[in-house]
Amino acid sequence: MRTILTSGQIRQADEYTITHEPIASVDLMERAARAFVDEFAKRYPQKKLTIALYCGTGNNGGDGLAIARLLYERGYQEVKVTVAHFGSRSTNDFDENLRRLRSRPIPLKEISSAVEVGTEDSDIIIDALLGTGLNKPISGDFELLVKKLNDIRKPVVSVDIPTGFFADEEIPENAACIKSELTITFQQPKINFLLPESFPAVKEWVAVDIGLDQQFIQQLGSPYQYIQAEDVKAMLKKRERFSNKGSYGHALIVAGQPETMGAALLCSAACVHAGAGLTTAYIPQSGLFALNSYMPEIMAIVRDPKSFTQISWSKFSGLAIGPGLGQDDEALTLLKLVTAHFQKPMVVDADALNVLAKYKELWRFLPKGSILTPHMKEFDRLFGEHKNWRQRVETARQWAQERELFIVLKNTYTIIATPEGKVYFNSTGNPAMATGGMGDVLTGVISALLSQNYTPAEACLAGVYVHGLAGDELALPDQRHVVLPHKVAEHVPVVLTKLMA
Ligand SMILES: NC(=O)C1=CN([C@@H]2O[C@H](COP(=O)(O)OP(=O)(O)OC[C@H]3O[C@@H](n4cnc5c(N)ncnc54)[C@H](O)[C@@H]3O)[C@@H](O)[C@H]2O)[C@H](O)CC1
Ligand SMILES: [K+]
Repeated sequence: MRTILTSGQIRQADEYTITHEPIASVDLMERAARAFVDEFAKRYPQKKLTIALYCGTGNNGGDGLAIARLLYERGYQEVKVTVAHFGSRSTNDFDENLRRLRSRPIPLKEISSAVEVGTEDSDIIIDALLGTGLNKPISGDFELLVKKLNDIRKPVVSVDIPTGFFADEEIPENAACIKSELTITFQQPKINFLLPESFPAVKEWVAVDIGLDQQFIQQLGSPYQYIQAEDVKAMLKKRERFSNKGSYGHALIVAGQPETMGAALLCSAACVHAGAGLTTAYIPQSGLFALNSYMPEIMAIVRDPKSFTQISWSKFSGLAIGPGLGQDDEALTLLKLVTAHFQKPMVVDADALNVLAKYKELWRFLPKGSILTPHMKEFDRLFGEHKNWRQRVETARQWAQERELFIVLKNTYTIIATPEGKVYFNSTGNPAMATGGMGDVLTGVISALLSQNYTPAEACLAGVYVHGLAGDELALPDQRHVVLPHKVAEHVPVVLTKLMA
């Protein structure tokens, strides 16, 4: 896991590293600037580029000055620097880097008002005006300068954070900020980079390591974590040589209506592909023909009222309810039936979540450790309207803790809130996956893992990661065209094989 800290915690880690490594703060700044330049040079190898750096007078500006010097040393000779003296006192490391810069033949302009900035004809702009020190929305000269830089419509690469962008707090409405093409951020992504409101300020980000003390970072106990391949690799269990289908559990998928049978098929098929020993779909009679011809590996129980009393619930080791289920009386009956008889953690998705939103008294019957997998609209139906995703993250965190459930809020970086109060952001997945049926596949994958005896935490974390990775591998290079959900389901074994290699 990569721990995600708030700006305040980053500052603490910064200070701890300076004292305990030990390293002079100006040398840490040099290390950060070098990491930035390494990444910049990979992305923009053309040494003839004309580059305009805009620096504030805090440490973000200090980074900018060091970056200008290091770029020049790397052979980027067309670098020029503008320093904005807009009121705040300069930091010592800024002063030291200004002194170092002055000894190089790099054009330097110091301004005290945004009006002094004329037209900008450089190929690329590097934004080092403000970073994590931001404490209120920018106004006055900063706002005017940011507007001017955005209006130039040249690619902007931001140092650490786009100027004016709030890294981890709720972003105030209409707060002005730089719209960056790329943000090269230090050590870890900032929380808001992982939420939709970061667009268009953060079109793309990359985190570069600056060697802050890892032990100290862990000990800060941040609830926010970013899921990496190694985490999932450590969870996955290989099939044993002398195992049989009984070793991998039996999943029951309660899903589908005559008009939405596809959801039941996709979910059940994904469950088969993700390795459940047996998968049974609990569907209406009208879906039987489709099910048997779509995938003969899936078994069925026909969903007539007689069946309600005949199911032997204890033989199932995993269960999902919701995809394409509808929200009529039958759906309510089924949710009541399932929560009354199935005592293990289950996956609650789609229409079952909408039923749950209408009949709040059912909450208390959900087995502890169950997994709710809402998309944004289902989430708001369950928990009320939210103005932004930052609020949703906190709501998910509180509810998951209070109700001892897992909440998987689907998004580009799917958010998983746990009963322990942790919030994980998934690092796989892409816009090509934004299409109907993709959530049904995710539910199938998670239920398959539950039925194979993975813990609910493992099922959520590995399930979202594997599902997203399958989508990443199948997407066309620009990730802007659709990937079909059934193909994602079929690709799950390939991804699992690679992760277990
Ligand atoms: N550990 C790391 O990640 C490292 C980060 N570095 C860089 O340092 C900046 C943070 O620097 P800091 O001096 O704390 O703040 P800023 O440069 O972002 O801001 C300067 C100053 O501006 C004032 N300010 C805040 N909000 C506003 C506003 N709305 N309008 C005007 N002025 C404002 C406030 O007083 C700030 O103190 C981090 O982003 C990295 O780039 C280190 O170089 C290496 C280690
Ligand atoms: K910046």
